[in-house]
Amino acid sequence: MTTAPFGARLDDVVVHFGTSYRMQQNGIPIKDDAGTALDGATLTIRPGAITGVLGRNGAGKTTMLSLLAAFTRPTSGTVVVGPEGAQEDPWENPWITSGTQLVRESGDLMAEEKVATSLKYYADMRPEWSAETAGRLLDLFEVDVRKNPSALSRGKRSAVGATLGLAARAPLTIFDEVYLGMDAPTRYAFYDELLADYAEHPRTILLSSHLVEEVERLFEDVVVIDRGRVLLAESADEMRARGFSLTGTKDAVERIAGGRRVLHRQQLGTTVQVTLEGALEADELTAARGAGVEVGAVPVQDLFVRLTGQGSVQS
Ligand SMILES: Nc1ncnc2c1ncn2[C@@H]1O[C@H](COP(=O)(O)OP(=O)(O)OP(=O)(O)O)[C@@H](O)[C@H]1O
Repeated sequence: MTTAPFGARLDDVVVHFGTSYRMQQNGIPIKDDAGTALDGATLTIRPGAITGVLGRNGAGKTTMLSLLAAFTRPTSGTVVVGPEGAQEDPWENPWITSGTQLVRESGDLMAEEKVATSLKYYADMRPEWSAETAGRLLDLFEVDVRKNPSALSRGKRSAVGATLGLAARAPLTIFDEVYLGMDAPTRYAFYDELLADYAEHPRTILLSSHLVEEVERLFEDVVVIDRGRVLLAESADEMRARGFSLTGTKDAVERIAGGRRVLHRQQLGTTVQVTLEGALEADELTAARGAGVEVGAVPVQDLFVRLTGQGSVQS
């Protein structure tokens, strides 16, 4: 990679899509506030890391990712993208946009052209394009590039998107729910390819997904967006340290859990597993070991559900 990985920064960003109207059952439209996609979002994206972008439906993920790729402009606030020390507003900024590859579920292919033609367009546009990677991944995903996108299945279109995202080797690569339609073997092949290519060609990768359990192993950093605001932005390790799990007999687990908030609980026979908020003190850890209670890491999925669930307390 000849260009340094891009980072990004959003400061107090608001995106309004104007007033929207919703039809009530009685046929009378009412004003809806659903037109605000981002509502004061502030965030730093670390260059040269893989960042997971999580959030519930309608949280504002796609809007945020579109801002970084200059597909959308903020209503207010500032967005800058670029290598460290040289970040600029990406809007109508060819230097920044030529280094930013956004891949959306649709695959962003030309509808009336063969897939091969769309790929040629990206190859010409992306200075770091790897024809070898593109060819290999298209073979791996068994995509017939002589077809128009409409003749491909949804999963194959997503696979083309994944291919162009990786082959572009852009200093900022954004995958917005690109897995949709892919079957499990294809998704796992994509994750493996992403990690291997990232290890060889470090760059900044943003990945939004609802399949938190599947993708959490890829993330170094995590951003959680909730109702248009940034709920948390930290390393994946910091997020995992927000909780822990205990597995053992009911009495011992409950004793060690104390009054901590339970994120998740399951019981199998006499064995109980609970996921709890917070961390154990050294003496509690010793007590847990002494009582035969296993202390484990907490799945990011459980933390995510807890943080963004209905009635959750925003920190
Ligand atoms: N072009 C648009 N016009 C009007 N409202 C929009 C537009 N794009 C997004 N919104 C609204 O902005 C909010 C955030 O949408 P966005 O697509 O960014 O969420 P998301 O987190 O990507 O959701 P999902 O996980 O469901 O894809 C939603 O309420 C959505 O309806």
